[in-house]
This record gives sequence, C-alpha cells and structure tokens, in this order.
Amino acid sequence: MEEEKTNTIKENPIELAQQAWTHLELVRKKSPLIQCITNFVSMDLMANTLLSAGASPAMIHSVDEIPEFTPKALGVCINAGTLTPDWLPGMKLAAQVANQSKKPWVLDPVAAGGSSFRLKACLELLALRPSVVRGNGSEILALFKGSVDSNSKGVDSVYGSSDAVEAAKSLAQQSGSIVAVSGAVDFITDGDKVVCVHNGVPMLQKITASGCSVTALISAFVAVDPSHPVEATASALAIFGVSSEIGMDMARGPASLRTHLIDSLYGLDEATALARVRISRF
Ligand SMILES: Nc1ncnc2c1ncn2[C@@H]1O[C@H](COP(=O)(O)OP(=O)(O)O)[C@@H](O)[C@H]1O
Ligand SMILES: Cc1ncsc1CCOP(=O)(O)O
Ligand SMILES: [Mg+2]
Repeated sequence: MEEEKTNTIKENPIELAQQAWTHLELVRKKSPLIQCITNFVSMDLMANTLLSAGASPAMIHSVDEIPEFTPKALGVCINAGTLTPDWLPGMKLAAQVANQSKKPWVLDPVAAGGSSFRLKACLELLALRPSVVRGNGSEILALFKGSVDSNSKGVDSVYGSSDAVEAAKSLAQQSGSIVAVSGAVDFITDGDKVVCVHNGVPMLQKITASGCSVTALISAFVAVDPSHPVEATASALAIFGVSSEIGMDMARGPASLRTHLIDSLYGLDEATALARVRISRF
C-alpha cells in the first residue's frame, strides 16, 4: 500500500471497506510503535486500543527523552486533554522531531474552545502541521473560528459533526492538515474531497476517552500508510466504529461496552469487517 501514491480517493464503498481491512492487517503485521503524549484520563484506554489493534503504544512525554525517543516511533499522537503549561514544550518538541524524522503525527484538540489558554495551545500545535487533526464538532468549529465558545461543555460537543463539515474543509485548506470531525457520522476532508464513515454507536459518547482512543488508532493507521492520510483516517474510524457495534451486541452499558469494544477490535476478522464497514464519499 505504501508504494501506491495517488491523489484519487476511492469512490466505491466495497473498495473502501476492503481498504479499511487492509489497513488493519497492515497495523497487525507492522505493529507500529506509536508515541502518545496524552491526557491522564485516556492513557489506559488509548494504550489498550492500540494494543488490541496490533500496534505498540508508548506514553512518553518528557522533553528530556523526546529527541532520542520520538525518531524511533512510526507515528505520534498528541492530545490536549489535561493540558498544563509545563506539558506544552514537550508536545511541540515531539511534533517538530516527528516532522524532521518524516513521521506522521496526529493532533486531538480536546476542548479547544473551552478556554483561551487551550485554544492558543491547540492553534500553535496545529501550526506545526499535523498530518491529521481529529476532533468533535465543537473542537473543529473552535479551531476554525479561532475563538473560545461561550457555550462550551468542555470535552463534549454541543454541535453535531455535520454542523462542522464546512468548517472542517476550510480548516484543512488553511492548515494543510487532514481534518476529521467525529460524531454520529464521521467526516474526513483534505479541504476538497470529503469522506464519510457511518459506523459507531451512540453509547461511545458515554465512554470517556473513546474519542482520544480513536485518534490514537488514526495515528497507527496513518503511520503504516503515511502517503494516504485521508484513507487511513477513514479506515481507523470505521474499524473502531465496527468494533463498537459488535461490542454493543454484548454490552449491558458503557463499562461493558468498553471491554467488548477492545475484545472486538482484537478479534475482528475480514468477513465481519467487509460486511460492516460503511465508508462513502460525501
Ligand atoms: N451518535 C453517535 N453514533 C455513532 N457513533 C458515534 C456517535 N457519537 C460519537 N460516535 C463515535 O464515537 C467516537 C468518538 O467520537 P466523539 O464522541 O465525537 O469524540 P469525543 O469523545 O472526542 O467528543 C468516534 O468513533 C465516533 O464515530
Ligand atoms: C474527561 C476529560 N477531561 C479532560 S480530558 C478528558 C477525556 C476526554 O476524552 P474524549 O475526548 O475522548 O471524550
Ligand atoms: Mg475528545
């Protein structure tokens, strides 16, 4: 998949589902090392999501080891969830080292519109050109507008993902990054074309760090196919969504969904993936 470099995004839903399975197979085969600089809430679920997909997570954030460690990673995930000023230099350094090492990195601008400090930090990180930025509707709208949201509910979105599609397109054009806005339908755009992912269950909103974890999964998928970030991002969102759908059939609530989601991602097979992945062009 790395050899094939085209700018055309597949149109056929069957091919897009096949591509999502191929991306998961590639993650399982390559087991990419993914460095995560993430919030305290998400560390456990994020690491377990990456492990169950076949990747190798490392939650390493000290500025003292980033110059030596980050080049070893195949991809980096940077998440603003429990941001404090002392963490920001490490995030910026990891982004710069990833760029120098030609490794993709992915930004999760958690609660970007929640405060001026957070918004400024997320915009500074975005200026360092992540391959992909993945947020919910509120977060993508805040980055696009460049202003805090007086209606912000912190890490939760007060907008649907479809409310942020045009903002996502403009933000992708302005920033040069692929923008993914998650929700009932996930939208992924390079500023021109938009791809939609229709997988997932509403109860994911009741599991804290499900968004953070899918961003880490995007980091792993983009790490194994860095020349196709739109496709790899859609594949990660679809595979995570399918795993939640299968998990939901066994779950009794958010706590057991969390467990069954991880088990379903670990055990996902080709026939189930091809039957359930729903990716289309907007
Ligand atoms: N209403 C929904 N129906 C199906 N899947 C959803 C729904 N809302 C969110 N998801 C899924 O949950 C995951 C986290 O997305 P989201 O809740 O938007 O992120 P965050 O937790 O950062 O706010 C994504 O995989 C997304 O597709
Ligand atoms: C609750 C909370 N508070 C700060 S970070 C965090 C986790 C947010 O996770 P997600 O964005 O995946 O819901
Ligand atoms: Mg989030």
